[in-house]
Amino acid sequence: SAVLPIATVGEKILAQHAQAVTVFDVSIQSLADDMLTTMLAANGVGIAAPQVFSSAAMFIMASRPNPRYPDAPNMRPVVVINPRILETSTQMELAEEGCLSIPDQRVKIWRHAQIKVQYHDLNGNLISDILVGFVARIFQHEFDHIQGITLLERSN
Ligand SMILES: O=C(NO)N[C@@H](Cc1ccccc1)C(=O)O
Ligand SMILES: [Zn+2]
Repeated sequence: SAVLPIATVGEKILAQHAQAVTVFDVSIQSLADDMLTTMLAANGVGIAAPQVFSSAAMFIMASRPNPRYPDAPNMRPVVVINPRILETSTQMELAEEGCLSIPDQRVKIWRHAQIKVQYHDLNGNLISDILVGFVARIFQHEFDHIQGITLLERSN
């Protein structure tokens, strides 16, 4: 697996809508592997394909305590393909977020406290889940990237 270059804000790929994944083959598996390696090298807790110059509707959520987020909950990395947000709570939470494409910045962002999501896993299986707290926040942040939205368009 490789550490890939990360697009920084201003790169047009970050403003594009990513394309749905239709073939669950070795190329998507190796992209997911490289995204995880790239995210870990940057002490990230999530990363979306457009950030590594691939306009695919795919991201990784991998919260764990690290120097950038010492209080982050521990979870096994999850590969999310063709994400959908089916339901959102009215309750919102405000917290600071960073973005690997906007180095050395933290922005306070309102996010839904709880979301019902649906996505495909690397084998093409359809997964439904309900997310809360920091993991729900990461999902919403990465989902924005798939729509070509970054923190700068959301900051209050
Ligand atoms: O830039 C990304 N992902 O796109 N990575 C962010 C993910 C993130 C999302 C929400 C709250 C905190 C952190 C990071 O700092 O690891
Ligand atoms: Zn980001």
